[in-house]
Amino acid sequence: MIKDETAPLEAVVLGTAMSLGGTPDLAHVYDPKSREHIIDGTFPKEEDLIRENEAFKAVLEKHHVKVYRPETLADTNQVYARDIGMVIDETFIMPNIIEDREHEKDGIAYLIDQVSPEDILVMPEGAHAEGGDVMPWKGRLFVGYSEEEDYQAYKVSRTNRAGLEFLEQHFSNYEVIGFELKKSDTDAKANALHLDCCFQPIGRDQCIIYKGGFKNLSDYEWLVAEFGADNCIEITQDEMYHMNSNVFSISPEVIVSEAGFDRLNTELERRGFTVERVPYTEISKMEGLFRCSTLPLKRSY
Ligand SMILES: NC(=[NH2+])NCCC[C@H](N)C(=O)O
Repeated sequence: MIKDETAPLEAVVLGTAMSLGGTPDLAHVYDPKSREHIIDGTFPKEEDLIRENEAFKAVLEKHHVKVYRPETLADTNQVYARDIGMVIDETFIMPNIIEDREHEKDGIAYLIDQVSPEDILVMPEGAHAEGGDVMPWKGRLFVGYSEEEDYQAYKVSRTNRAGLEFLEQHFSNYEVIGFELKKSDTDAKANALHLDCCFQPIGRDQCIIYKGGFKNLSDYEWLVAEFGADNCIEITQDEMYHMNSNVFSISPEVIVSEAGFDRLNTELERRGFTVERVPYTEISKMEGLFRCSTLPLKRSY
């Protein structure tokens, strides 16, 4: 059961950096930050990614979370488990994701086999959504998406209107609210790859938000009004680039965050959160962080 972003976590799939397949060539890159690091010769090494990823696993286990791993596929980047599936209520949704990453789904097939068939929902052709864009929160379903023109134009546009409408049809118990995101295939500072790259609810009624990630100012303003300005931690463009909105909630009280996010971590502690600091800078080079690395299966209510 998953109804929100922060209830006490019981079970999760954590992506793996094993058998990454080395540095991709520019023809096979699908986000601007990886691209930047390939060009600069600073694309992360598998051993460093594994070290960071295992440190995250240790923190999850310290908090008694059952951690499942994808089956390791040869030469496949499986770090960001978030995007390849999603759980809403009791339903496991198998979405259509960017073609370059379709194959990653094979790694969690063994887990999906354990879900009873009536709880599996397969997205029809033409509807696209990735888990990083989808967030249930207090009876609402927040969805980052692109309208057709952007969806066709950018590789980093991953959720389309048909995906949004599919969720609307199947989760009529939620009010589905779509936010168009700002996209760039070449400039990571001008790109909100997924909704969780510019926004995430935390705690019971707070959020982290980056104004510039929203294509329409009115969406950002709506969220700030909804949460209340005092309950929003606003982050800068640089903080967005370093993925400050992509922390991960183990519970309403405990948040996993990057060891070097000084301003954010201090602010979270000031607000009463327990911050579990994990070094994750190498993983951030591929335009994802903690939330992106996880696919929550069960939170307790
Ligand atoms: N939920 C997320 N924000 N995931 C990040 C995925 C990053 C990955 N490089 C991609 O482009 O697909």
